Amino acid sequence: MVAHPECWDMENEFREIPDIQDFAEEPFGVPVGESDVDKPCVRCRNINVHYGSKHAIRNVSLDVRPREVLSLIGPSGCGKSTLLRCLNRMNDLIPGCRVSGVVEVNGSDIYGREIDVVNLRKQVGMVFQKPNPFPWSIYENVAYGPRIHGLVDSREDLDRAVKAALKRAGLWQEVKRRLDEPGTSLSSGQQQRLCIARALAVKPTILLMDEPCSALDPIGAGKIESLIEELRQQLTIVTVTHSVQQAARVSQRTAYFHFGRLIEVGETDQVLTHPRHPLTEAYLTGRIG
Ligand SMILES: Nc1ncnc2c1ncn2[C@@H]1O[C@H](COP(=O)(O)OP(=O)(O)OP(=O)(O)O)[C@@H](O)[C@H]1O
Repeated sequence: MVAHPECWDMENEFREIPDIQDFAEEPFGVPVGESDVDKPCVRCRNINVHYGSKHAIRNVSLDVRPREVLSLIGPSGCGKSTLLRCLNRMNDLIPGCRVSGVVEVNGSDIYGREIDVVNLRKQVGMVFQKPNPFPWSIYENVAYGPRIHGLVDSREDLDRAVKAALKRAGLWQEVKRRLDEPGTSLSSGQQQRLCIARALAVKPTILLMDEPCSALDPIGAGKIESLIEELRQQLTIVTVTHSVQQAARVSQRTAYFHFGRLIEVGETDQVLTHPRHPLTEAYLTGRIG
């Protein structure tokens, strides 16, 4: 055990920082994220995720407020992406992955028997680290969702839906004269905005973003960050990031994870500048990488 610095003398249980490895297997009492969120649009309770014998998420409870950006941060392998995938059942697609606990989205238990997973993923869209446009035209990438979900009645409706989604993703001006060109002909940053347009085209209420900027250059990343800020006017966004600076720029609240546990969650300013838990402090100061 390491002596606890005086500045942490906030609560008795935090007076000492155990060796980081002690946290790997031992349960310990940490504040969970169910505290002060009134009418959350996502409510997770006691989530556990196993990949075979690997216990990747440990008893996580976390709420997400409507129209906030919530950043999930923490060291590599702490379970950020795994937790994100719980929110639209993308983990269902991974062989050997078992999820237990409750996840409610807009009041519905998404692991309930009657849930239509295709409809759930329409409501809770996802954008991945590496832009992954379909091998089709720019237009067809965006048109696919509204078409398969039956959201449009005519070609004119579809054209309007495609244009609206590309505008919301901040891409319309750049692609309006090249809608028939392959999505893959765009730059990486544009491809990522195309993937965002594809997700937006089916009118989700929640967007999950798994390190959406990490494959992009600073200009492309900056555009995605600005877009996140704009989209928050209408959507809830949960994003995974390795960049504390990005969490500070884009999110209202931040959750810090460690070895599959939620260590603390709160207003981004508070978590990043006055963390309550020594592990969060250790991560932010580079003692855990
Ligand atoms: N498909 C899988 N099969 C087996 N184990 C997995 C799988 N996906 C993730 N894991 C394990 O689960 C744990 C959490 O992984 P996860 O990718 O969620 O963490 P992360 O915090 O998002 O990591 P990173 O920041 O490196 O992307 C890790 O130990 C990882 O090795």
